[in-house]
Amino acid sequence: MDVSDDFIAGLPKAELHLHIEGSLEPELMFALAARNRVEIPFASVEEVRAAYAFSNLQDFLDIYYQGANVLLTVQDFHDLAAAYFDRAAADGVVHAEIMFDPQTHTDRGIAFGTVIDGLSSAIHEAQARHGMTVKLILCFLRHLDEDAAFATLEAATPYLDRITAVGLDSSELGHPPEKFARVFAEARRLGLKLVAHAGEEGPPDYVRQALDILHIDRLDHGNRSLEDPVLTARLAREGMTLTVCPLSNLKLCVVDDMRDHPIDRMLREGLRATINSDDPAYFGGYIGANYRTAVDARGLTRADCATLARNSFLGSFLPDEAVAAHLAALDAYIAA
Ligand SMILES: Nc1ncnc2[nH]cnc12
Ligand SMILES: [Zn+2]
Repeated sequence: MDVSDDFIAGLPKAELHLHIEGSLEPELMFALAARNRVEIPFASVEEVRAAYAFSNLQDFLDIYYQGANVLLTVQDFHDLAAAYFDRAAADGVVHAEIMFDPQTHTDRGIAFGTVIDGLSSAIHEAQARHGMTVKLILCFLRHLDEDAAFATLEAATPYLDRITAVGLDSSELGHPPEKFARVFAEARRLGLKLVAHAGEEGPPDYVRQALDILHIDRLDHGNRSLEDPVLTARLAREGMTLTVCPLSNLKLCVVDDMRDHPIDRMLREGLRATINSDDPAYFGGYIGANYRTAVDARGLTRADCATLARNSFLGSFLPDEAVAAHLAALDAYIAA
């Protein structure tokens, strides 16, 4: 049976790898620039989109951090997140665990509370409007030092009841997980879950460090783990969830062609892989488009899509009862 767009959109799924700053569409960037009287180096939405041609992660990050300059107020962060939740709901997302980069904002003089209050009000709205549940992941920027990460964790202290996990993102090469060993240990002591980007551009050894030194609960990307059969077998054996992002991988040249994407190989190797959108405004599509491209390029079946959706709930930080309820709804959808 073919895998239609309607089947993909109706498939109940969780999104586990989404940077909220990466959901800033050019139209909203322009609207916020005008509202806040912030200069941006683009004359039109078309010019912004034309600038989204990247040859690696750093190329993208330079433009992504610049885009975030238009975000100033509680309302801005609310509007950003509300737009994402509406799009995610239309793509069948019933639960989202979204990342935010506080240092991108606090380093510009925006208070931590401004960021999290705006996100929180959009989260409450998404729960009411879409019945969606949402968890927040605070990411440390790995190109900055560990002291800066500690200062960010300190700034987050009054808001820890709203934060589920910490993560590690930004420029991977040259910034191995071990650089953040102490701050991850402290986050664990505070009761937070731990995730980290590893094996996107970095070597398998960075994935090993994320496992053995950071003690992560979930691995973001992880593509380059496949270069090491021992590591791959270990990830499968330990049931580690990988948050894979096909359109991101193409746009950032982690794969040269979508036809070379390893998503089906990951499933065959027994990895608990999931499909996610990473930075959808920059990479050409939300989670539904990521499923679509994986299906088209790699011939995934409806059963594969169901496995990926199942993995998204199993890899979430939801309590067991909520996971069981989502899996039952997924089974009912597949059986219908
Ligand atoms: N794909 C990615 N890798 C690392 N840091 C990021 N920040 C936003 N998107 C990212
Ligand atoms: Zn990411």
